[in-house]
Amino acid sequence: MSFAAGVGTRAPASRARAARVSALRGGAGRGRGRQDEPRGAGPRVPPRREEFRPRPRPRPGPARPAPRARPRARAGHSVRRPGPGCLPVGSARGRPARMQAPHKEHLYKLLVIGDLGVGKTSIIKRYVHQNFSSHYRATIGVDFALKVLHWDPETVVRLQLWDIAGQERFGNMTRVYYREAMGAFIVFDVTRPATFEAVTKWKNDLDSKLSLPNGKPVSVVLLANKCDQGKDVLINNGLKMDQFCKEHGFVGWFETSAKENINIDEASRCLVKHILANECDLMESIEPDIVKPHLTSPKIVSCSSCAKS
Ligand SMILES: Nc1nc2c(ncn2[C@@H]2O[C@H](COP(=O)(O)OP(=O)(O)OP(=O)(O)O)[C@@H](O)[C@H]2O)c(=O)[nH]1
Repeated sequence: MSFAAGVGTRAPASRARAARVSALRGGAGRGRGRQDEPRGAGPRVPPRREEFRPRPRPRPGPARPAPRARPRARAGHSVRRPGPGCLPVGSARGRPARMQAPHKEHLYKLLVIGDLGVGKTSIIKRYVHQNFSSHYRATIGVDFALKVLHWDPETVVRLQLWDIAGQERFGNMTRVYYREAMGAFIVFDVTRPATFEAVTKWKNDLDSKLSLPNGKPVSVVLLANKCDQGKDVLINNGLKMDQFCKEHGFVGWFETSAKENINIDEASRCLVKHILANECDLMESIEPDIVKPHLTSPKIVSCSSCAKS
């Protein structure tokens, strides 16, 4: 039996029987879907036969395109994307599309290195989470934190901070941890001269394993931490420290205290400023993919193997 036959129909005999029962009961038409019927005998309008019409099924059509993923930046790369309030041309509201300044995002991997217990984790904690603990727990391997800087109204800088355990000093793993970093802090403890002596070793290790795509060393800022301890004999001669930084290729140095929150923001701004400048240099050094006609002089070939042919 088809489904159509069973919907909205009832045998006339059973209907008459139901009406008789209803009349005998003197009922008020209780029952499902029967309240519009006149009570007792009388001319009856046959119930409308409802036709079963299957619902139109959605036709298989071309799959809707998946929503486009937002552009994401890899460490050391930047993306430009339109501002969030940017309306498309000819929007539903009929207003012309608003023009907004392009939004620039940078993601930089930064290393924080230095001897055991100099305060690397504490500096990151202070910078990212605004807290400090005097409890010491040695880092094992590497730890990460993310800091977002609203550099200017059009620029956001995301810093991926890699807190590398002091015990990793010159180990094989540092080569892996250093990969693709754009800058570094080298930290020493002003109360322990040995940690300052290790600074040059950390710097040499870094320079031997990491460089920018143009071959230049990455920017490094030197942090003389725990300056709240008052034992700044090592760095009370600022001129000597300036000289030291120049000789060893640091872009700057700061007396810091994770405990008292001294100079951590300033040191970071200094490092980011140098990284941004380096990135500008890198962009300029990349030749655009355009063939320039050299009408007068032959093309100078910079690749040594090509020059031989
Ligand atoms: N007084 C003072 N103590 C600090 C400061 N920064 C860190 N400390 C203390 O120094 C100890 C070591 O700090 P950490 O931040 O764990 O040092 P770390 O360099 O990360 O150590 P590793 O993970 O072993 O490499 C902790 O007890 C901190 O509380 C500071 O600025 N001033």
